[in-house]
Amino acid sequence: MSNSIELTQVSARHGATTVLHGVTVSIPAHQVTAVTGHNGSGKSTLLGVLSGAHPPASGSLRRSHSGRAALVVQRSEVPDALPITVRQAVAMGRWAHRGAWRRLTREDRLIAELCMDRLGVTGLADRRLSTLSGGQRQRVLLAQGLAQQSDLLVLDEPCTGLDAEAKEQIAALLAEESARGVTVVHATHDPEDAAKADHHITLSNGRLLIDITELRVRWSWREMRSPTAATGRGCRFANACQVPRRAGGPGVKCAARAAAHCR
Ligand SMILES: Nc1ncnc2c1ncn2[C@@H]1O[C@H](COP(=O)(O)OP(=O)(O)OP(=O)(O)O)[C@@H](O)[C@H]1O
Repeated sequence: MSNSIELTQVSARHGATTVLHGVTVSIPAHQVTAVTGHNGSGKSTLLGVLSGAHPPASGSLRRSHSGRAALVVQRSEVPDALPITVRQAVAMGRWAHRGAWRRLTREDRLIAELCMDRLGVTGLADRRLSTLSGGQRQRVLLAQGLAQQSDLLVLDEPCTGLDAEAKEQIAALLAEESARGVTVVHATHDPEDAAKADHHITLSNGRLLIDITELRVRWSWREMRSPTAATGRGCRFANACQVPRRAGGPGVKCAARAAAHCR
């Protein structure tokens, strides 16, 4: 298994605050990687680093993919009042190839139509982006990400606000993309979404807590024994408990103990 991106001891900051601390992780090429962790654990920042949008403050980053990553950000970060139609929004994905506001070719428009079709938003093509529901807009942003035809697709919580059927469709679509040779990384709060990925990493307070690529489980027992109720989020290890049990191998023993910790 080759790696698309290798991070070694990477730290990242927002202003003066360091929010990622010495993260060392390999993102496997042509596979789907899920990034989990509680709110504020650093998922979006890590996605920014992986996509090249957020330069690391220290550490090294090696990429083997070509071209620019397609980064699809959270729904809430898209201006509500952007006065463009769905078709225009998806076609903007082609700017990655043509340049912003440049005239698009027939091929660009065809690719945009195909991406709208894949995300089931063709019927919304002439609607203003600002008039869509949250889930519809989420699909449009995904279509825009696909239209970039990058070999690295980085998605920040792509299933937030989607119903169960739509989540299944997105998971299938991400699997299709990885089968086509695209490296996919997505952040999620949903353990079921994470379990569908080929590779699963979990962040805690800006540090890598768990990496299921090689069935390595990296958490400190001291941290495990700390009172989870104090976080106010239920069990911090909920994701960790599920993945190693499913994955089998060396993680199982740890996972069983983590599961006991959750009960
Ligand atoms: N633009 C910013 N300026 C200052 N601090 C920021 C900024 N963006 C994020 N942070 C801080 O960085 C830390 C990590 O944030 P990040 O958005 O990466 O976490 P996250 O795991 O994606 O969270 P969530 O699940 O809530 O989306 C948090 O403490 C957050 O407050």
